[in-house]
Amino acid sequence: MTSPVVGVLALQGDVREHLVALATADAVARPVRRPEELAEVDGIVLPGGESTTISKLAVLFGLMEPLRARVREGMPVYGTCAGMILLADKILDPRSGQETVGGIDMIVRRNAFGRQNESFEAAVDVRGVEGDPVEGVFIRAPWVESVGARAEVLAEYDGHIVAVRQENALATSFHPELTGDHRMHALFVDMVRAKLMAGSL
Ligand SMILES: NC(=O)CC[C@H](N)C(=O)O
Repeated sequence: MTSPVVGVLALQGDVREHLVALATADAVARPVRRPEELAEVDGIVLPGGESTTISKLAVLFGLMEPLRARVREGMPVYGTCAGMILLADKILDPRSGQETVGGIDMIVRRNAFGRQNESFEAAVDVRGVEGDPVEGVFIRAPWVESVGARAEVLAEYDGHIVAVRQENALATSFHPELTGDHRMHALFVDMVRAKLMAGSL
């Protein structure tokens, strides 16, 4: 099967690192800034960065509604850190003007790990990732306060939920794109491939 085309929402944040990680995980990786570019991808990554800024730019660039529509239709989507916040159906303490794409029935707390420690690394066991724990890079990271019945918790750290999947949507508090370990991206590219296969049956 040909490689799936996976976009990275390229409005703000660590876009380049995700493009590299996706290419390593055998996807054709492309930045997405316009609705026409969104229409051409089989799946999309919402990167880390600043979630309020990304949200406002997505509205400004006319991408918010098309993104919501495609996620609702089942397009695979993976959000890291700020991207996780964007996938939450509800943010505990949103800043004014901050909207989300939604897609995962979860409540997210922004900058949750930040108060104790702005940035740190920790080994995280992620369900569905074989072998050693994933090296989790947490940068002013959110955690998930609670999930609904349809969401599956894939990992916890220090008693807090840090990785979640709900059907086509995957989210992590941490940044696998900043490490050389691309198993989370491989897991996501597998989700995209599975979706394409299901669609072509
Ligand atoms: N590294 C990150 O993506 C940080 C997320 C940031 N704290 C936010 O609210 O968007």
